[in-house]
Amino acid sequence: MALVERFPEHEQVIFCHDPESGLRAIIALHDTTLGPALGGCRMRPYGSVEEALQDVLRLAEGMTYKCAAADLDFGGGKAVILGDPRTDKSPELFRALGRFVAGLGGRFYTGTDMGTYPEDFVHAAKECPYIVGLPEAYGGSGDSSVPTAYGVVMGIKATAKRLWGSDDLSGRTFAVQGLGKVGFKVVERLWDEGAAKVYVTDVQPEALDRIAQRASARGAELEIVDGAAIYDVPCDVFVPCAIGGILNDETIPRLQCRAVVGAANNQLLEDRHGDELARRGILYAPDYVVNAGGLIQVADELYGYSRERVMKKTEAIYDMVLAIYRRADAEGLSTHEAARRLVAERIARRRRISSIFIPGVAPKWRLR
Ligand SMILES: NC(=O)C1=CN([C@@H]2O[C@H](COP(=O)(O)OP(=O)(O)OC[C@H]3O[C@@H](n4cnc5c(N)ncnc54)[C@H](O)[C@@H]3O)[C@@H](O)[C@H]2O)C=CC1
Ligand SMILES: O=C(O)CCC(=O)C(=O)O
Repeated sequence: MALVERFPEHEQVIFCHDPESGLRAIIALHDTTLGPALGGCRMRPYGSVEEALQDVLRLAEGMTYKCAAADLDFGGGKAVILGDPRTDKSPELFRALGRFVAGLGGRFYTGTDMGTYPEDFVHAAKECPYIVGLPEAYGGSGDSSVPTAYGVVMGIKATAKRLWGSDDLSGRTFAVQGLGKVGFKVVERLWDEGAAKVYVTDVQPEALDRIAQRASARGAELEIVDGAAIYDVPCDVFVPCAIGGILNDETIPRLQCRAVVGAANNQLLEDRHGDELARRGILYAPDYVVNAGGLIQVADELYGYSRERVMKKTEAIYDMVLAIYRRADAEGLSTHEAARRLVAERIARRRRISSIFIPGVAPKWRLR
């Protein structure tokens, strides 16, 4: 299929290559109706440029929905760097990325995602003013995974309320996939909420050691399971906090949970997998609704950061998730489809008011 047919809905896609630093990256801007695109930058050892392209296109689209669901004045965009975050990072690589982002003149703001940390973007920020989520010592709001993890737990509590009539998580069991910046914090919060047991998995042994140490320090119930076995664990809620596409034809029939609520972007391999979960009676909290905490934080930086405001807005994820469940029930839709309609309506409403003429904007050709 011709490349251009692969992103019929995206506004702009930029392939970035800097041989000096070794940077190979792709930036995708999906929709800027609500405002400039905002989305993190992922670093992964992609198997091919095709794979990276597929990822960034889906991630950028998800950001459009995430911004709309969180009622933020930003559009959807994302960047991916092709490389191994453990071996291929350098200051020059991130400076080169910063120059490509600067070249977009404010159409795209970026910061951390999977495989990248606030410290990486200190280098990018030397070349570019459109960087968010810098460490606090550099004037940023710091680790955005803190509100992300909080929002995920708000989504889990709303889901518990819907399923069991109470958002008390004590005595409940969870299976968490991925123990990185977000997953680790989610597990800690679940223990704080009284979780009976948390099953975990990660592809990095160090991540498993870290959580095992934390569990023994707290005297908390933890069981480490092997890679793909996480899909087979009987539990109340499955919490994906690693890669996307993990809800698919192979995994859904194996799930033994009542709900899926997690941080990972693009959990559904295809939209139809949202319907499949509904058909099997598994309640799915759309990923871009529950994982908006980090986005809410970095967006807030652009208005003069207030941590209190960020946590308050993130707490509202609870009400948003319940509103989506109500709409799904009322209209006989999957939760995925209910969320999609809600955000499409928000974007359409805003598109209409942006047709109002603003005199301050200079015409392209001088009027006589
Ligand atoms: N950091 C943030 O604030 C936000 C993150 N997200 C999404 O949440 C997910 C996790 O993000 P972070 O925690 O920031 O990433 P991270 O890079 O800090 O952690 C990801 C963890 O998942 C593990 N992992 C990778 N593949 C795996 C697999 N197949 N099975 C089990 N574990 C695996 C990695 O070893 C790592 O420990 C990503 O999908 C990201 O896009 C979404 C919104 C905001
Ligand atoms: O969390 C961030 O730092 C940026 C937001 C983002 O990229 C995301 O929500 O996926």
